[in-house]
Amino acid sequence: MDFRIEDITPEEIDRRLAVVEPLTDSVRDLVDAVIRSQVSDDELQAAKATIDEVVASLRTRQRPGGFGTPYTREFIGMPWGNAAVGARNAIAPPLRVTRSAGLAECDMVLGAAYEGPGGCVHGGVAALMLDQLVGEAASTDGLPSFTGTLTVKYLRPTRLGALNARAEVTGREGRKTFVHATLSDDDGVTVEADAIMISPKGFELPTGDALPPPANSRADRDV
Ligand SMILES: CCCCCCCCCCCC(=O)SCCNC(=O)CCNC(=O)[C@H](O)C(C)(C)COP(=O)(O)OP(=O)(O)OC[C@H]1O[C@@H](n2cnc3c(N)ncnc32)[C@H](O)[C@@H]1OP(=O)(O)O
Repeated sequence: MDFRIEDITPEEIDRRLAVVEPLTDSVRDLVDAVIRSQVSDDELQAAKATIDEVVASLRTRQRPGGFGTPYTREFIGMPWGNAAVGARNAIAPPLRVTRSAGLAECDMVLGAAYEGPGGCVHGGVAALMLDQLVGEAASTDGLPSFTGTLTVKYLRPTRLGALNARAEVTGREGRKTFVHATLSDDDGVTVEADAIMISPKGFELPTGDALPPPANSRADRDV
């Protein structure tokens, strides 16, 4: 796995995010517009030409490979290409995760780009979001962990629209952290998941002890 330090200040992170987050939102809007547009074929082709021009201008300077997760020296992570929460990634669902001890949560509105069965959220998208949430809940004390096993149970279809996702640590055993997560709409839970998260060797927490939280208050960004 790649690891790199990018030694910038929190203010510089904010400045960069203020540029890229609106861009990413515009690209999400573009995706939604393409899916739902009912304009003529000529207009669709004109749109393609315009989009191709924008892509060409962005490609004049590109980094090789993925974005990775650079960290500042204060261990603020910048996972801006991340498939679930990347600030530069319009494919990622629009998640803004809040975290507190052993808990991660977010409200979101999912539109046409996240559809599986007609009018409903794709099961893979639900699993993606819950995977992210269990990872964030397991990491709130600063202990990094990978998803070892994620068991997802789809209780009923999840309609597109306003949703809530929530994950809570239920126990720890050596390097394993057990997390329960739910995806809910206004009528209650639609999907639930249980995860066994595994911390890399050398990162064990002594029983009953906890590492200090990451040295920042940007809990929704340091993935
Ligand atoms: C501030 C930062 C914010 C950070 C916020 C971060 C949010 C990230 C959210 C995204 C999370 C992801 O998608 S992560 C990406 C998807 N996951 C992966 O790619 C993981 C791929 N797998 C691996 O790298 C590895 O298999 C590991 C690390 C999971 C385990 O390898 P290992 O460390 O060698 O494990 P090992 O010594 O054999 O076993 C240790 C203990 O774990 C158990 N164990 C081992 N593998 C598994 C498993 N898959 N499922 C269940 N349990 C397992 C063993 O039985 C054992 O239990 P016992 O005998 O001790 O009882």
